[in-house]
Amino acid sequence: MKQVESDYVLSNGKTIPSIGFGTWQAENEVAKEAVKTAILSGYRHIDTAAAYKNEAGVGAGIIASGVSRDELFVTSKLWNTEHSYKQAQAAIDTSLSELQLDYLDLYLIHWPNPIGYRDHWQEANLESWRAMEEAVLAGKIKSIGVSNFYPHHLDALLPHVKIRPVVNQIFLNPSDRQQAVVYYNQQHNLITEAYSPLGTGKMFTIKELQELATKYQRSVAQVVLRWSLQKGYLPLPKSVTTSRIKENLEVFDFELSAADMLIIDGLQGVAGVAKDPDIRDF
Ligand SMILES: NC(=O)C1=CN([C@@H]2O[C@H](COP(=O)(O)OP(=O)(O)OC[C@H]3O[C@@H](n4cnc5c(N)ncnc54)[C@H](OP(=O)(O)O)[C@@H]3O)[C@@H](O)[C@H]2O)C=CC1
Ligand SMILES: O=C1CO[C@H](CO)[C@@H](O)[C@@H]1O
Repeated sequence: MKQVESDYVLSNGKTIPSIGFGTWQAENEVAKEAVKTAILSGYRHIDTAAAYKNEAGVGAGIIASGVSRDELFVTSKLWNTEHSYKQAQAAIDTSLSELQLDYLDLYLIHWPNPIGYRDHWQEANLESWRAMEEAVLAGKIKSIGVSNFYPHHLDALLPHVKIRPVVNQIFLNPSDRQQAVVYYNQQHNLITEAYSPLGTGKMFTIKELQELATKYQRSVAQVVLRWSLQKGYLPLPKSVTTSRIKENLEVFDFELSAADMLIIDGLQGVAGVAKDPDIRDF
């Protein structure tokens, strides 16, 4: 069967490829090679962040791939030290400059409530959002969204926005299914992007997943990514290893049964859980 990566449709009508290539913990030179390999392997969606300190490498990898900009979907994120209006404006320009891009497809507030803003995070997010909305109107960003937001963070933001968020990117794999956030996202037309879809590498020794991998003649990574897609999530697997980069995209030509999806649903806690954004110490 032919491998076809499908797109999801965002609430603003734009499309987003249903798997994104993660780049955390890849330094510039490594990120450049990995991103180039990923794009040449068929990925069209790249996820980075100012905090990863590799936007320059990611941008160089995009250029090295030779694939035209309009075929790609590139995301970056506003880091915790840059909340509020003026800082966010500058952070957007810095990300564009590091990436050597004229525009970002998606820009996210990385965390809703970082240290330094704890007594006024609602206002800080609204100010950052205003800068992000202006960047959309200026053509610097196509779509905007959030990451690590719980429902109460979105409740404080949504009534005040002119341009609605289109995604919420959260820690999401069988180990922590984040059902309250996923349900909220669905109710508010937010695509749920699943970060650490492989548990940052911790999913591979789980017996049930190994058994399913054998059953489907696939790798554990492919089984877990397939679970994520069948849930309607948008997984962001990261790898700097050519064979794994390719393997992680080869998930569009098989399907897990409903019974096997339930087995994976039952793996709660096997590989860590999400960090609470209101108490995480940064
Ligand atoms: N918004 C946020 O707060 C966050 C966003 N993210 C985003 O999500 C992305 C993915 O999450 P991340 O935590 O990096 O980790 P993942 O869950 O994607 O796991 C990556 C790890 O698994 C290994 N791996 C990848 N594919 C395979 C495979 N097929 N077989 C065996 N091992 C494999 C990688 O090794 P190797 O690279 O050596 O091949 C790496 O060690 C990030 O890179 C980032 O873009 C992540 C964390 C937080
Ligand atoms: O995306 C992420 C990975 O890197 C960051 C810090 O190093 C994390 O805090 C963040 O959530």
